[in-house]
Amino acid sequence: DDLECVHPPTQAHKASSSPLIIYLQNFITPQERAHLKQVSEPSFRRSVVAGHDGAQRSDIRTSQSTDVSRDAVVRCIEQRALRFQGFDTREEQLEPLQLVKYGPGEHYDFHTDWLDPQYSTSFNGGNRMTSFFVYVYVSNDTTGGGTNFPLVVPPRDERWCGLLECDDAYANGLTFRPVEGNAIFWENLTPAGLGDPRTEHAGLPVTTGVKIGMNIWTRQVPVSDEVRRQDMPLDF
Ligand SMILES: O=C(O)CCC(=O)C(=O)O
Ligand SMILES: [Fe+2]
Repeated sequence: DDLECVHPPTQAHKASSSPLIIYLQNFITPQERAHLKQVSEPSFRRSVVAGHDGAQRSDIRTSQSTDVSRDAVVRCIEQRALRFQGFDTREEQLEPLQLVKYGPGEHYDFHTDWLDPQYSTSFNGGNRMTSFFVYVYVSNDTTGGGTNFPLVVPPRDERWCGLLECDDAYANGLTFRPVEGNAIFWENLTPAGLGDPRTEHAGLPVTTGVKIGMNIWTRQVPVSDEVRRQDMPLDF
Protein backbone atom coordinates (compact mmCIF):
# COMPACT_ATOMS: atom_id res chain seq x y z
CA ASP A 1 0.00 0.00 0.00
CA ASP A 2 3.03 2.32 -0.12
CA LEU A 3 2.43 3.04 -3.79
CA GLU A 4 3.39 6.48 -4.94
CA CYS A 5 0.46 8.17 -6.66
CA VAL A 6 1.73 9.39 -10.01
CA HIS A 7 -0.79 10.77 -12.49
CA PRO A 8 -0.23 9.96 -16.17
CA PRO A 9 -0.05 12.82 -18.71
CA THR A 10 -3.71 12.85 -19.73
CA GLN A 11 -4.80 14.72 -22.84
CA ALA A 12 -8.27 16.25 -22.74
CA HIS A 13 -10.40 16.94 -25.83
CA LYS A 14 -13.82 18.52 -25.60
CA ALA A 15 -16.30 16.46 -27.63
CA SER A 16 -19.44 18.46 -26.82
CA SER A 17 -20.13 21.76 -25.05
CA SER A 18 -23.77 21.20 -24.18
CA PRO A 19 -24.05 18.74 -22.60
CA LEU A 20 -20.40 18.98 -21.57
CA ILE A 21 -18.54 15.85 -22.68
CA ILE A 22 -14.76 15.66 -22.47
CA TYR A 23 -12.67 12.84 -23.92
CA LEU A 24 -9.61 11.90 -21.85
CA GLN A 25 -6.73 10.10 -23.47
CA ASN A 26 -4.41 8.18 -21.17
CA PHE A 27 -6.51 8.62 -18.05
CA ILE A 28 -5.32 5.41 -16.37
CA THR A 29 -1.93 3.73 -16.73
CA PRO A 30 -1.22 0.17 -17.96
CA GLN A 31 -0.23 -0.77 -14.37
CA GLU A 32 -3.50 0.58 -12.99
CA ARG A 33 -5.45 -1.24 -15.68
CA ALA A 34 -3.75 -4.54 -14.90
CA HIS A 35 -4.32 -4.03 -11.18
CA LEU A 36 -8.02 -3.21 -11.57
CA LYS A 37 -8.54 -6.20 -13.82
CA GLN A 38 -6.77 -8.53 -11.41
CA VAL A 39 -8.49 -7.41 -8.18
CA SER A 40 -11.96 -7.35 -9.72
CA GLU A 41 -11.79 -10.67 -11.57
CA PRO A 42 -13.13 -12.92 -8.75
CA SER A 43 -15.97 -10.62 -7.70
CA PHE A 44 -17.94 -9.84 -10.85
CA ARG A 45 -21.70 -10.46 -10.44
CA ARG A 46 -24.59 -9.90 -12.79
CA SER A 47 -25.26 -6.14 -12.99
CA VAL A 48 -28.40 -4.58 -11.56
CA VAL A 49 -30.42 -1.46 -12.28
CA ALA A 50 -32.59 0.71 -10.03
CA GLY A 51 -36.15 -0.62 -9.78
CA HIS A 52 -39.22 -0.37 -7.60
CA ASP A 53 -38.09 -3.20 -5.35
CA GLY A 54 -34.54 -1.92 -5.07
CA ALA A 55 -31.62 -2.88 -7.26
CA GLN A 56 -32.62 -5.69 -9.62
CA ARG A 57 -31.42 -7.70 -12.58
CA SER A 58 -32.75 -6.66 -15.95
CA ASP A 59 -32.42 -7.37 -19.66
CA ILE A 60 -31.59 -3.69 -19.93
CA ARG A 61 -28.17 -4.33 -18.44
CA THR A 62 -26.68 -7.76 -19.07
CA SER A 63 -23.09 -7.05 -18.00
CA GLN A 64 -21.36 -8.15 -14.81
CA SER A 65 -20.26 -5.59 -12.25
CA THR A 66 -18.45 -5.16 -8.97
CA ASP A 67 -17.30 -2.42 -6.66
CA VAL A 68 -13.57 -2.20 -6.04
CA SER A 69 -12.11 -1.70 -2.59
CA ARG A 70 -10.25 1.52 -1.98
CA ASP A 71 -6.66 0.36 -2.10
CA ALA A 72 -3.78 2.70 -2.92
CA VAL A 73 -4.29 2.37 -6.68
CA VAL A 74 -7.99 3.13 -6.43
CA ARG A 75 -7.41 6.10 -4.11
CA CYS A 76 -4.91 7.50 -6.60
CA ILE A 77 -7.48 7.26 -9.42
CA GLU A 78 -10.09 8.85 -7.14
CA GLN A 79 -7.76 11.79 -6.48
CA ARG A 80 -7.26 12.18 -10.23
CA ALA A 81 -11.00 12.21 -10.85
CA LEU A 82 -11.51 14.80 -8.10
CA ARG A 83 -8.64 16.98 -9.31
CA PHE A 84 -10.01 16.99 -12.85
CA GLN A 85 -13.26 18.42 -11.49
CA GLY A 86 -11.49 21.31 -9.78
CA PHE A 87 -10.78 21.77 -6.11
CA ASP A 88 -14.32 22.08 -4.76
CA THR A 89 -15.40 18.48 -5.18
CA ARG A 90 -14.91 16.43 -2.04
CA GLU A 91 -13.84 12.84 -1.72
CA GLU A 92 -17.08 12.06 0.16
CA GLN A 93 -19.06 12.88 -2.98
CA LEU A 94 -17.59 9.90 -4.82
CA GLU A 95 -19.48 6.64 -5.02
CA PRO A 96 -17.41 3.48 -4.72
CA LEU A 97 -15.76 2.94 -8.10
CA GLN A 98 -17.66 0.34 -10.10
CA LEU A 99 -16.22 -2.00 -12.70
CA VAL A 100 -18.41 -3.45 -15.45
CA LYS A 101 -17.53 -6.36 -17.70
CA TYR A 102 -19.17 -7.30 -20.99
CA GLY A 103 -18.74 -10.54 -22.90
CA PRO A 104 -20.17 -11.29 -26.37
CA GLY A 105 -23.79 -10.16 -26.71
CA GLU A 106 -23.76 -8.19 -23.46
CA HIS A 107 -24.79 -4.56 -23.37
CA TYR A 108 -26.32 -1.76 -21.33
CA ASP A 109 -29.38 -0.24 -23.03
CA PHE A 110 -30.11 3.47 -23.27
CA HIS A 111 -30.22 5.08 -19.86
CA THR A 112 -29.09 8.14 -17.97
CA ASP A 113 -26.67 8.00 -15.06
CA TRP A 114 -28.69 10.65 -13.24
CA LEU A 115 -31.41 9.15 -11.13
CA ASP A 116 -35.06 9.70 -10.34
CA PRO A 117 -35.58 12.03 -7.37
CA GLN A 118 -36.50 9.02 -5.19
CA TYR A 119 -32.91 7.77 -5.48
CA SER A 120 -31.24 11.14 -5.25
CA THR A 121 -32.13 12.36 -1.78
CA SER A 122 -29.56 14.37 0.16
CA PHE A 123 -29.11 11.21 2.29
CA ASN A 124 -27.85 9.53 -0.89
CA GLY A 125 -25.63 12.46 -1.80
CA GLY A 126 -28.17 14.02 -4.15
CA ASN A 127 -28.00 13.18 -7.81
CA ARG A 128 -25.05 12.05 -9.92
CA MET A 129 -23.47 15.32 -10.96
CA THR A 130 -20.83 13.84 -13.25
CA SER A 131 -19.75 10.52 -14.75
CA PHE A 132 -16.44 9.15 -15.91
CA PHE A 133 -16.60 5.98 -17.97
CA VAL A 134 -13.09 4.55 -18.19
CA TYR A 135 -12.03 1.79 -20.59
CA VAL A 136 -10.02 -0.51 -18.34
CA TYR A 137 -9.57 -3.54 -20.57
CA VAL A 138 -10.46 -4.19 -24.19
CA SER A 139 -9.32 -7.55 -25.59
CA ASN A 140 -7.57 -7.45 -28.97
CA ASP A 141 -10.45 -9.26 -30.66
CA THR A 142 -13.10 -6.86 -29.40
CA THR A 143 -15.70 -5.62 -31.86
CA GLY A 144 -18.70 -3.56 -30.86
CA GLY A 145 -18.90 -2.27 -27.32
CA GLY A 146 -18.88 1.45 -28.10
CA THR A 147 -20.47 4.01 -25.82
CA ASN A 148 -23.26 5.76 -27.73
CA PHE A 149 -24.88 9.14 -26.97
CA PRO A 150 -27.75 9.22 -29.50
CA LEU A 151 -28.80 12.82 -28.75
CA VAL A 152 -25.34 14.40 -29.06
CA VAL A 153 -24.01 15.77 -32.36
CA PRO A 154 -20.56 14.27 -33.02
CA PRO A 155 -17.57 16.57 -33.64
CA ARG A 156 -16.41 16.53 -37.27
CA ASP A 157 -12.62 16.71 -37.38
CA GLU A 158 -10.90 13.61 -38.79
CA ARG A 159 -8.55 13.43 -35.83
CA TRP A 160 -11.48 12.07 -33.82
CA CYS A 161 -11.63 8.98 -36.01
CA GLY A 162 -10.22 6.01 -34.13
CA LEU A 163 -11.56 7.46 -30.90
CA LEU A 164 -15.04 7.87 -32.31
CA GLU A 165 -17.06 5.73 -34.68
CA CYS A 166 -16.68 7.95 -37.76
CA ASP A 167 -18.44 5.67 -40.23
CA ASP A 168 -21.64 5.64 -38.26
CA ALA A 169 -24.75 7.31 -39.65
CA TYR A 170 -24.86 10.91 -38.48
CA ALA A 171 -28.34 10.31 -37.07
CA ASN A 172 -26.94 7.79 -34.58
CA GLY A 173 -25.32 10.55 -32.57
CA LEU A 174 -21.93 10.26 -30.91
CA THR A 175 -20.29 6.86 -30.41
CA PHE A 176 -16.98 6.46 -28.60
CA ARG A 177 -14.94 3.40 -29.37
CA PRO A 178 -13.61 1.40 -26.45
CA VAL A 179 -9.92 2.35 -26.31
CA GLU A 180 -7.98 1.00 -23.32
CA GLY A 181 -6.73 3.61 -20.89
CA ASN A 182 -9.00 6.37 -22.18
CA ALA A 183 -12.09 7.81 -20.52
CA ILE A 184 -15.19 9.85 -21.21
CA PHE A 185 -16.22 12.51 -18.72
CA TRP A 186 -19.58 14.25 -18.80
CA GLU A 187 -21.94 16.40 -16.76
CA ASN A 188 -25.29 14.75 -16.05
CA LEU A 189 -27.19 17.75 -14.71
CA THR A 190 -28.31 21.05 -16.17
CA PRO A 191 -27.18 24.27 -14.44
CA ALA A 192 -30.49 24.13 -12.54
CA GLY A 193 -29.41 20.78 -11.11
CA LEU A 194 -31.95 18.69 -13.02
CA GLY A 195 -31.16 15.54 -14.98
CA ASP A 196 -30.13 16.44 -18.54
CA PRO A 197 -32.02 14.14 -20.96
CA ARG A 198 -29.37 14.74 -23.65
CA THR A 199 -26.90 12.67 -21.61
CA GLU A 200 -28.79 9.50 -22.48
CA HIS A 201 -26.31 6.83 -23.54
CA ALA A 202 -25.79 3.10 -23.97
CA GLY A 203 -23.03 0.53 -23.76
CA LEU A 204 -23.53 -1.03 -27.20
CA PRO A 205 -23.40 -4.82 -27.41
CA VAL A 206 -19.94 -6.34 -27.47
CA THR A 207 -19.97 -8.55 -30.58
CA THR A 208 -16.71 -10.38 -29.97
CA GLY A 209 -14.14 -10.12 -27.21
CA VAL A 210 -14.33 -8.71 -23.70
CA LYS A 211 -14.63 -5.13 -22.50
CA ILE A 212 -14.13 -4.00 -18.92
CA GLY A 213 -15.07 -0.44 -18.02
CA MET A 214 -15.18 1.59 -14.84
CA ASN A 215 -17.76 4.09 -13.61
CA ILE A 216 -16.64 6.99 -11.42
CA TRP A 217 -19.73 8.82 -10.24
CA THR A 218 -19.65 12.06 -8.30
CA ARG A 219 -22.72 13.08 -6.31
CA GLN A 220 -23.86 16.66 -5.72
CA VAL A 221 -23.15 16.53 -2.00
CA PRO A 222 -21.30 14.14 0.33
CA VAL A 223 -22.85 10.67 0.48
CA SER A 224 -23.88 9.90 4.07
CA ASP A 225 -21.71 7.41 5.93
CA GLU A 226 -24.66 5.04 6.39
CA VAL A 227 -25.16 4.80 2.65
CA ARG A 228 -21.45 4.46 1.98
CA ARG A 229 -21.24 1.59 4.46
CA GLN A 230 -24.35 -0.22 3.24
CA ASP A 231 -23.09 0.06 -0.31
CA MET A 232 -26.74 0.55 -1.23
CA PRO A 233 -28.61 1.82 -3.11
CA LEU A 234 -25.53 2.85 -5.04
CA ASP A 235 -24.96 -0.31 -7.02
CA PHE A 236 -26.74 0.55 -10.24
O1 LIG B 1 -20.41 0.26 -21.34
C1 LIG B 1 -20.49 1.42 -21.68
O2 LIG B 1 -19.91 1.84 -22.70
C2 LIG B 1 -21.28 2.40 -20.87
C3 LIG B 1 -21.69 1.83 -19.52
C4 LIG B 1 -22.58 2.76 -18.75
O3 LIG B 1 -23.10 3.69 -19.27
C5 LIG B 1 -22.83 2.54 -17.30
O4 LIG B 1 -22.35 1.56 -16.73
O5 LIG B 1 -23.54 3.39 -16.70
FE1 LIG C 1 -24.17 4.93 -17.94
